Formats: sequence, C-alpha cells, structure tokens
Amino acid sequence: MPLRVPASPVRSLLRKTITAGLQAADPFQAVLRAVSFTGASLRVGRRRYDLSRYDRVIVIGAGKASARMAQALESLLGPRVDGGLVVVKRGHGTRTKRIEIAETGHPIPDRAGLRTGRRIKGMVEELTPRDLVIVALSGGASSLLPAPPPGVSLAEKQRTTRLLLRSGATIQEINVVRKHLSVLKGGGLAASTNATIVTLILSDVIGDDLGSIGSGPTAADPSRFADAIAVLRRYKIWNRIPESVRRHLRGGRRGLVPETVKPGARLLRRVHHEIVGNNRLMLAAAADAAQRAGFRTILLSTAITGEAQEAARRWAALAHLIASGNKPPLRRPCCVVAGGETTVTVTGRGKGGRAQEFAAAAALGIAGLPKVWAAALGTDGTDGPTDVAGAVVSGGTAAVARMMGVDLRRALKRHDTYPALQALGCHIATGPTGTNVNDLYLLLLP
Ligand SMILES: Nc1ncnc2c1ncn2[C@@H]1O[C@H](COP(=O)(O)OP(=O)(O)O)[C@@H](O)[C@H]1O
Ligand SMILES: O=C(O)[C@@H](CO)OP(=O)(O)O
Repeated sequence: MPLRVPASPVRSLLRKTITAGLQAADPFQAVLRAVSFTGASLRVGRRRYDLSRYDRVIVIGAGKASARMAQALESLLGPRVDGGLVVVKRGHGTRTKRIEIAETGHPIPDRAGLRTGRRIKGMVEELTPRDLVIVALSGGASSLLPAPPPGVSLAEKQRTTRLLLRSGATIQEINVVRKHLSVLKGGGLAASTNATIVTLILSDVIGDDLGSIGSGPTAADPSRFADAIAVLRRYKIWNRIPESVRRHLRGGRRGLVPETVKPGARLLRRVHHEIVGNNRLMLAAAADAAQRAGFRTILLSTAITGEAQEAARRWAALAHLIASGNKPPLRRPCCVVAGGETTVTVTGRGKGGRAQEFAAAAALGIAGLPKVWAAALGTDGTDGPTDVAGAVVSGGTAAVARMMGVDLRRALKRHDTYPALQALGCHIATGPTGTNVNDLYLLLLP
C-alpha cells in the first residue's frame, strides 16, 4: 500500500521523514547491513562463523518483520540454508524459497501459532552442536509463537494476554509474565536445542533489552515467577486471570516448575545476539530527511513512554514553547523527532491505538497554535488493532472537530479515537510495512 498522508502544508515533509525512517528500518536492509557471507565465512556483526564446520544451517524466526529478515538471509546464503520456519503476523508474509513462512495471530495468540510453536520446538530439538540455527527475531514474537506450559490451555493464555495488553503494563512487565507462561520464551528456545545459535534482532523494545524483545526466546531472563505474579497484582488482574495460570505461577514460585534461563547459564555460551535495527536508527534517518528538507531538526528522545495522552500533553507543551517565539529552543522552520512507545490503559470497547490516542490528545494540547502539526505513527503500519499507522493533527484540528460535532475529549475518554480521526481526515496509512521498530513522533513547525 502506498503511504497515505492527509493534504496539508506539511504533507511533503511528513512523506519524506516517514519514508526515510521506514526505509532505514527495513528488515531486509537491516540484515544486509549486519550480515555478510563470503566463501564459507558468515559474518554477523563482529563475529564470524565458518559454515564448513556446520552440518546444517537452519533459519527459525518469529515476529512481524521476520519474513523479510528471512528473505535477506536466503538472498545472502542461497542454498547454504537447509531450511527453516519463520512465523509472522497474518498478512505480513512474503515469498521465500527454502524457509517456510507461517502466519499466525497477533496480538492475541491463536491455534495456528500453537501448532507452529510445536513444530519449531520439534525442529530445533533434533539438532546437534554441529548445526547452526539463525534466529530472525522481531517484535510480535511473544504472541505469534505461543507455547503454553503443561496445564495451561491456549484459551487461558489468550485471556491472560488480553487482560495484560489492556492493563497499562509496560512491554517489559507484560513479557515478564509471558516468559513465565511459555516453554519457548525466556531462553526456552535456546534450551530446547544443542545447536549453535545466532539471533538477529530487529528491536521494538526501547533500550533493546534482549530478554524483552519477543520475550527473549534465546536470551537470559533475570525475572522470576514471583515477579510475574507481582506484575499481575500491580495491574489488578491477578484475580481475573484463569485459575490454571495462577496455579502455574504459584507452583513456579514454590520451585515446582523450572525457572526461565538465568543470566550466566552454561547453555547461553553457544548463543549470540546481534541487534540489526531499532528505533534509534529509524529516527536518525527520519531526522536526517527533515534536515535535508531545510528544517532545523532535533532528535529529542528515543524513549517517549507512559500513557499516550500524558506523553501527548508533554509534546504539546514543547510545541507551545517553540511556537511562543520567546527564546525558543528551536526556531522555525523546525522539526522535532522522537521515538519510543507509549501505553494505553484501555477501558471500554472503543477503536484506536497508541499513536491515534497520542494524536487526538495532541490536537487538544496544541489547539489554537497557528501552523503547528503533530504526528504519531507505529512503524509496523497497524496502530493498535486498526488498519492505519497513526495520525497527524494541527493547531486547527480541535476547532474543525468542534465545527463537525466530533468530540475529541469523549473519544479519548472512551479510547475510541479511530472514528474521530477518520471523520477529521487525520489518518496516516502505510499498510503493513513489514517492519516494527516502535513509534515515530513528529512536531512540525514550518
Ligand atoms: N481502543 C484503543 N485505543 C487506544 N489504544 C488501544 C486501543 N486498543 C488497543 N490499544 C493499544 O494497542 C496496543 C496493541 O496494539 P499494537 O499496535 O498491535 O501493539 P504492538 O505494536 O506493541 O504490537 C495495546 O497495548 C493497547 O495499548
Ligand atoms: O513480541 C513481543 O513481545 C513484543 C515486544 O517485542 O512485541 P509486540 O508488542 O509487537 O507484540
């Protein structure tokens, strides 16, 4: 799908920055930057693998961007890839030759995911130390590759996931729970095989914590069962999750269920990780494009977090500061670029996403400021469970909303920002981008 940005004086700048950012986050290019293959030598970052010493080279993967990562590995390694299986979100698949692509459910795991999880576990279990597994990991893996422990059904895991996603917990906290409800996460994939592992990661977690991205299937996990219980209590969902899940977690805390793989574990000596792309790289490219378009540009932060509406209020405060013209931190024409990932504590049955919630709140925050635009979008192209990437609003959006009878405050209260922003013509659509490196936030003062 081509990039769709509403008409406005900043349309061209938006197109340039978004396109540059998405290109820099392209999983195919990201893999090619980090990996090369000459003779029998596979270079991954600073590490080299002599492939003549391995019997089989298998590509396993999970995440929204993992099909494109697999494609890049195929193009590099050609027939040296003996096969593999990579799981992506429905609609995010691409054509591959040797590596099978499976499409499963996200953000709620489904039956296809369960089947694929079992197949992947079976595939790696039979490998030996003379085999090499290349793991193509990106955000979304937690849901795409469910592997509930004995005693917990898929339906029970689905319910727990639903509650967690709406609870306002951070992705790190959510994944502390998911790691303790999975036999493949929290290092479980690495523990399931004797093969050598190199994991290529397109990160969608701020700070690139290896244990959090896709719940770290090949990474150490310092968190414990007690931490998982604490997260569920903190967000007041302990009493709402299924009894089987509580039983499993309590049993784990008492030492009746094996813990996730802990830092320093011996098995991790045959595992290496390489971050091939992340939010920062995407932001740098977007900022560069704005600069080249003649805007004074700063990359303000890679860690916009917290409730989306609050983050939007801070964003609006910055807009006021710059627009005031009174010793502004940046003079027009200027562009502020930031990244990160906010959270939304969802109540009710509204339709929206983090970026749309941010944009709608920003519209109220910058109301009345002339020639100021704020945009927010998820780089995967689907903001929350919707078909748009995000939205762009201006200092005039709130007035237009009033005129049209669109109640932005009410939309925010009900977390129902999609219909409001749609009516106002503010949506930015990219279609599924094939990548996933968190969100992009822009403040534009031409
Ligand atoms: N109606 C809504 N309004 C705002 N945000 C929502 C709504 N429904 C879900 N979300 C947010 O969408 C997130 C999941 O959507 P998604 O963009 O797929 O996340 P991710 O990119 O992390 O996988 C949830 O964490 C939740 O905060
Ligand atoms: O897979 C996951 O655990 C997370 C983080 O990597 O991704 P997403 O929020 O896209 O599901």
